[in-house]
Amino acid sequence: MEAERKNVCIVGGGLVGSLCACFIAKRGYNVDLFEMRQDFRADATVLGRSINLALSHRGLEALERVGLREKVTKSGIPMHARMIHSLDGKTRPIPYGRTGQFIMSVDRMGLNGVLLTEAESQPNITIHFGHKLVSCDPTTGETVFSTDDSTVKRTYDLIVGCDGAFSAVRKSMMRHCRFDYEQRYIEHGYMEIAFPPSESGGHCMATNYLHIWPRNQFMLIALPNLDGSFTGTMFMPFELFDQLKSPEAVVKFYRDTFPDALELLGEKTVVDTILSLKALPLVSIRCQPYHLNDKMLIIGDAAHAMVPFYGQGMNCGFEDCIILDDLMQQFGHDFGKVLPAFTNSRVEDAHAIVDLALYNYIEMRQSVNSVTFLLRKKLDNALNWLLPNHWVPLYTMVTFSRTPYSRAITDRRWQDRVLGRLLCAAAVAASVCAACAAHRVGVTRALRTHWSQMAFRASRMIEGLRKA
Ligand SMILES: Cc1cc2nc3c(=O)[nH]c(=O)nc-3n(C[C@H](O)[C@H](O)[C@H](O)COP(=O)(O)OP(=O)(O)OC[C@H]3O[C@@H](n4cnc5c(N)ncnc54)[C@H](O)[C@@H]3O)c2cc1C
Ligand SMILES: COc1ccc2c(c1)CN(c1nc(C(=O)N(C)c3cc(Cl)c(F)cc3C(=O)O)c(Cl)s1)C2
Repeated sequence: MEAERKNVCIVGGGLVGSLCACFIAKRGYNVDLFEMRQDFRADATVLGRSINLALSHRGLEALERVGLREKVTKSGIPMHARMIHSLDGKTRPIPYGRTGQFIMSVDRMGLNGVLLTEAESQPNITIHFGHKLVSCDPTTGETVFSTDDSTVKRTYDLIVGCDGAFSAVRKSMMRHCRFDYEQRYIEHGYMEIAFPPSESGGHCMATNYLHIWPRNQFMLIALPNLDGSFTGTMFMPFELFDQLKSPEAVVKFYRDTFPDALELLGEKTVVDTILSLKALPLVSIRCQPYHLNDKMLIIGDAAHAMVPFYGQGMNCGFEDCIILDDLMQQFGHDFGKVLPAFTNSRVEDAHAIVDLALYNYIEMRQSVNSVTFLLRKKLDNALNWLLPNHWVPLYTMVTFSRTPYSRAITDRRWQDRVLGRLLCAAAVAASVCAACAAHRVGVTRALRTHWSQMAFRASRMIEGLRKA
């Protein structure tokens, strides 16, 4: 059957669904894109609330394929480095790589709007806002959508679930096959907080940076917006959010933990934000298969929702679209081949990045503060400078390449082994030197104790670094 005769249903007009519609339509299929929310593109309140995300290589490559890379990047802000904010108010930049290697801060609703408008402009795409999928049948391709005042039933040759972490399409798949599914809510919640522009209307902090306040149990990050503001995101245990119940408690917490951010935000913003908003949950989802028969597929967060501690959820979902497109190129209209091939080629890598993001959350919570975060990144960058083709930091493979996520992790495990041996050797050498120095110069007992303490501390610090 020719493409023109095949009808494809895409459930979810979020970031991945609206991009997927552009890919599928370019192949000639008739696309119906269903979104349960109303069209927010004209809604000033939605557009006014700037929530941003980090767009990197995988996502940029997908946008390139549908001719949207320039349109999206011209309304984004490049971030060339992280800016680490220490408790003493000092800031230190850590570049993402060589010059020219940067990630983009983009507005979430602005990006979604661009993708929906591009999809809408295609003659073979129809967008149905206010339509919520209530059921679908992976054998017949039948779908049932509910609107405010009616029910819409349609049958399709292919149903693509891009309906996010709590996907209705995935739920229907679970009832029709041996479906492996696990989800995990982490103990941290997140809350956005707006850094206003400075009096002059510019950015209140250095513009082209991803600002981070790493505090082990808590973390604040901030990405720049075009209007001179920053959107901050606080990550803290729910039990801590629950303790911040009075203006005094809120101000004290910020003064103790993020003093420089408090100056920029102002006490009123911090108090109003934390006392009026509710911290939101973060969930991690691993499941398989991603397809059923030749009728149904899930991509994006519907397939692999992840905690945001690698900035890869959207980038991974956008890369799903590239992989699906390549398989349609390879197998043509034979969805009976395309869909199983998608599961076979994507599950391992999607699970890898879901696990990596979770691991990074745990690592950052346990051992990352300004010092270790700084040292590990500088060590990574130094070894990359020394051995550019052999030592590619994990975040570089993840963020600045399309290296399969699973391969990036096996490479990292090798790096950890090498680094571990290097650092242990350095610790032993440091201790031996200290002992020899103490012995050779015949220093008094007090100094000898001091040296051995120094040696012990050096080895402990190096051990801590190895773990970081
Ligand atoms: C705090 C935070 C920070 C993040 N930062 C980054 C980052 O820096 N970089 C990055 O790459 N990713 C980031 N992410 C992840 C990113 O937001 C998600 O991976 C991405 O939004 C997934 O897109 P999606 O289209 O698959 O799902 P969603 O964005 O959830 O969209 C799903 C759409 O489906 C619709 N829908 C749901 N159910 C139905 C139904 N039954 N019928 C019809 N429509 C339905 C919803 O209304 C929605 O529009 C972050 C996430 C969080 C929480
Ligand atoms: C809008 O809300 C959010 C929330 C979290 C993130 C983002 C946007 C964007 N994020 C990115 N993370 C990386 C990364 O690889 N790592 C290891 C990092 C992980 C953390 Cl948690 C961090 F704070 C810095 C880095 C870093 O290296 O800069 C990028 Cl590269 S971009 C995380």
